Amino acid sequence: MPSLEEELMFPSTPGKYKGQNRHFHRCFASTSTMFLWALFLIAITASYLCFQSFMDNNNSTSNRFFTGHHWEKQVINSAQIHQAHGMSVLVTGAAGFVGSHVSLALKKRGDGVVGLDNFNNYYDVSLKKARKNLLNENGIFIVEGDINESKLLLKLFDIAKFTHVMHLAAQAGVRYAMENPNSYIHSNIAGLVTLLEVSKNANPQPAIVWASSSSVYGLNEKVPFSESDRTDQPASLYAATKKAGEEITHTYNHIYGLSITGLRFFTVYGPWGRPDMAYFSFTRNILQGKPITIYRGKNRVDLARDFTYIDDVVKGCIGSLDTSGKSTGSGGKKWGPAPYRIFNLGNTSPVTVPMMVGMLEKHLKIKAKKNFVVMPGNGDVPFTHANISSARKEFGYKPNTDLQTGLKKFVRWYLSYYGYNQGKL
Ligand SMILES: O=C(O)[C@H]1O[C@H](OP(=O)(O)OP(=O)(O)OC[C@H]2O[C@@H](n3ccc(=O)[nH]c3=O)[C@H](O)[C@@H]2O)[C@H](O)[C@@H](O)[C@H]1O
Repeated sequence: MPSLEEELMFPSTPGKYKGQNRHFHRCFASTSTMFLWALFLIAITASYLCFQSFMDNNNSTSNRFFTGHHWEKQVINSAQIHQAHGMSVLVTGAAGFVGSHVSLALKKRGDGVVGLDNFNNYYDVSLKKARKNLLNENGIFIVEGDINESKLLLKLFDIAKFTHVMHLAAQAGVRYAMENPNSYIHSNIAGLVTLLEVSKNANPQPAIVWASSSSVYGLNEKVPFSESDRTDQPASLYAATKKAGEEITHTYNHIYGLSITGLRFFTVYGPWGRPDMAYFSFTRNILQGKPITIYRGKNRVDLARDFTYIDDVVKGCIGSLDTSGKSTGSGGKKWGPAPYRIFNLGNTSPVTVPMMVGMLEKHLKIKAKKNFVVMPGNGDVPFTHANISSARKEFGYKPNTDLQTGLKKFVRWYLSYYGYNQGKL
C-alpha cells in the first residue's frame, strides 16, 4: 500500500508529470513534508479545541446545575405554591417576551414558578437579562440552561414536583429560518422532544401548555382561521416546526397520557417585547431617523396581522393552565385518555402594517421614512386573523386591548427603557 507521502507525490492523473527532473521531485517532496506537518498541526489544534469545548460544556453544565444545596434551595423556594389549589409551573423561555410576562402573572397570584432559559443571542441578550432581573426581584428563580439538556431537566423535576410546564422556549422569528434553519430544529423539534421525554417519565406527570403559532395556517385563504382548518401548507420552516410540534405533542398525549394544550399565538406585541419583530424594530428606526422597509403583497396589497397584546395572551396562557386537566400516565405508561387541546390566541381584528406604522408615528410624534417593497419570498404570509371562539368557550378568553392602545403602552415602555436618545440596541 502506498504511503500517504507517496500518494501525495504521485499525480492523480497518471503521466501528467512524466519526464520532470529530480529537482522537481525534491521540491515536491519538501512541499509535501510541509503539507504533512501542516496537517499534523491542524489535527493537534483541532483536538485541542475539541477538548476545550468538551471541558467548557462540562464545566458550564456543572456550573449551571450541579451547584449544590444553595442552588437546589433556590429552585425549591421558587417552585413553592402560596395559594390554595395553586400550581407549581416550570416556565421554559422565562427570560423571553411571553415567558417573562406569564411568569410574573403566575407568581403574582401565588403559584410556584421556576424559569428556564438558555439566554441565546438571537436578539439582544441584555434585554433578556433585564427581564431576568425583574423576575428575580419578584421571587422567581431562573435556571440558565437549554431544553435539550435532559440531565438538567431530570434534576429540576426531581427536586421540584411541577404540576405544569408552560413551554415557551423556542427559536422564534419567521424570516430568520432562512438564515439559520438548524436553530429551529434544535429548539422547536429536538428540545421539545427532550422536554416531553422527561415530562412523560416524571412522577407525577405535569400538564403541558406550549406555544404553537398562527403561522401553522400558512397559505390558507379562508378567514378567520379556525383550529379545525387545514394546517398542511406552511410557508416557512418556522411554521413547519410549530406544526411538527403539534403532531409530536399529540403522540405523547396518545401514548403516554400527557395533558397537552397548544396555543397558536397571533403576532404578540407589547412592553418588554422582541426586538426582532416589526413593531419593535420600526420604533427603533423611526426614533433614530432611519428608514423602515414595509412589505407589500401582490398587486400592492397591504399585509395585515391580527396583532395581539401581551396582557391578553397572558390571560389566555393562564386560562389554559387552569383548565388543562391532569396527565394520566406514570412511569412512561398511560392509564387513561388525557386532554389534547389546541387554541387560537389572537385579537380577532387584523390591522395592516402601514396602519400599524401610522399608530407608531402618532405615539412617537415622528414621521417614518417608509420604503415599500414587494414581500420577499422569505416565509411571510399575507394576513392572519383568528377565530377565538374555542378559547372563549373553554376558559373565557376575551382580548380587550386594541392595537392603538397596546402600541401606546409599548411606546411608553420603550422610551422609559431605552430613552429618546437611541444610540444602539
Ligand atoms: O403569529 C405568529 O405565530 C408569529 O408572529 C410573529 O411573526 P410576524 O407576524 O411575521 O411578525 P413580525 O415579524 O413582527 O411582522 C409583522 C408584519 O410586518 C411585516 N414586516 C416585517 C418586517 C419588515 O421589515 N417589514 C415588514 O413589513 C411582516 O411582513 C408582517 O406582515 C413572530 O415574529 C413569530 O415569531 C410568530 O410568533
